[in-house]
Amino acid sequence: MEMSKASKQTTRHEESEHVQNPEPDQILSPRRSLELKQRKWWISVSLCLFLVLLGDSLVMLLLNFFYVQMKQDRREEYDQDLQYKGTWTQALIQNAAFPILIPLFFIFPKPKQNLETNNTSFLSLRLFFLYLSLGVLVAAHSKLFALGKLVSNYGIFSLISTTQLIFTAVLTAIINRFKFTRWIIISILLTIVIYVLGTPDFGGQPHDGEEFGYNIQAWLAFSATIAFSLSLCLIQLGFEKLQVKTKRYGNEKVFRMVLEMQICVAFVASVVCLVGLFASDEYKELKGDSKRFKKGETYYVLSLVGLALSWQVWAVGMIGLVHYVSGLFGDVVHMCASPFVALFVVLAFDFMDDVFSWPRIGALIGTVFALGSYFYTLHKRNKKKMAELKQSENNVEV
Ligand SMILES: Nc1ncnc2[nH]cnc12
Repeated sequence: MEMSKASKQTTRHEESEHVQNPEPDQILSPRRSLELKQRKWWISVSLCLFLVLLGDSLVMLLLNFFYVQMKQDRREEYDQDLQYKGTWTQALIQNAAFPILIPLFFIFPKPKQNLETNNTSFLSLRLFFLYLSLGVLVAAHSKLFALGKLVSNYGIFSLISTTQLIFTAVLTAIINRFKFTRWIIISILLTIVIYVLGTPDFGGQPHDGEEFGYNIQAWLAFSATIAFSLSLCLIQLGFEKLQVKTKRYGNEKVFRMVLEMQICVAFVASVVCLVGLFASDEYKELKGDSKRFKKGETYYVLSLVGLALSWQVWAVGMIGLVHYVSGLFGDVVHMCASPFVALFVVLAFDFMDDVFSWPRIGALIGTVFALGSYFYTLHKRNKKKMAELKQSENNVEV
C-alpha cells in the first residue's frame, strides 16, 4: 500500500526521534541487553507457570465445593446430578470472564510499533480469521470437556486425557515443526506417568449403571483431548507466524500479545457457547441448580463467578506459556499440576475416599524432575544464544 507524503514525513520524524531517544535496552551493551532480556523471560515464564498451577487448583477446588454444596454428606456416593449440570453453561463459564482482562490489557505497556513493516493488513486479516477459528475450537473443547466429565467415569476420562500430551507432541511436530531434545522427551514421559498416578479425584460421577457406553465416553474424551492439543499448537502458530509478524508490538514478545490472544479467542468462544446455551434450552435448567445449593443462591452465584475467574487465571497462564515457550510446555505444566491439585483437594475437603497416597507422593516428586528436565533444555538454549553473541562480538573485535 502506498504511504501518503504526510505519513512518510511523520514516519521519518518518528524514526529520527527513535534514534535520538533510544530505548533503554539500546544504550546497554548487546551482552547486557541479552542478559536482561533472558532474565525478564525467566520471570514471565515462572509467573505463567504459577498462574496455571493456581488456576488448575482453584477450578478443581471450586468444582468439588459445588459438589459438596449440592450434597449433604459424603462424596463417595457418586451422583452425576450433583455436578454443574449444564455442559454449555460449563463451557461458557470456562470462557466468559475474559472482560476482566481488558483493563489489564491497557495497563500493560505498549511497545513502539515497528515502522519497517508496511504490508500488515493482510496479516491482520489472517490473524482475525485465526482468532475466529480458535474461538470455535476452544468452545468445542470446553463443551466436550464438560460433557466428557459429566457422562464418564472420571477415572476413565482422566486416563484418556493422558493421551493429550502425546497428541500435543505429534501435532506440534507437524504444525510447529517442533524440535525435540532428549530432555524434552524425558519430560513428556515423566509427565504422562505423573498424570496417571497423580490425577485428583472428582466426585461428580454417574452411577455405574448410568454411565454412557464406553464407546461414547472414550470418543468424548478423545475429541476434547484432540481439540485441546490442536488449539495449543494453533495458538503457538498464531503467535509465531502472525502476531509477531504484524509487528504491532515491535520486535519483542510482550505480555500484551498474550492478553490480546486470550481476550479475542475467549470472546468468540463465549459467543458460540451462549448460542449453544439458548439454542439447546439449557438456560431453563439453571434455576433448579441454584435452589439446591446448601449455602444459598448468593454462594451459588459466587461459586460460579469464582469458577469463571479461575478459568481466566488458568487460560492466561497457559497462553503465556505457549507464547514464551511452546504449546507442548504449556501442556506439560498443565498435566504436572495434577498431583498439586490432588493434594489441595485432599487438604481442603475431608473426603473419606480420597487420601494422598504413595503413588501421588511419587507423582508430586516426579513433577520436579519432569519440569526440571524441560527447564534444563530451556536453560541450555539460552546459554547457547549467549555463547553465540559472545562469539560474534569476539569475531568483530579481531
Ligand atoms: N477444556 C479443557 N480444559 C482443560 N483441559 C482440557 N483438556 C481437554 N479439554 C480441556
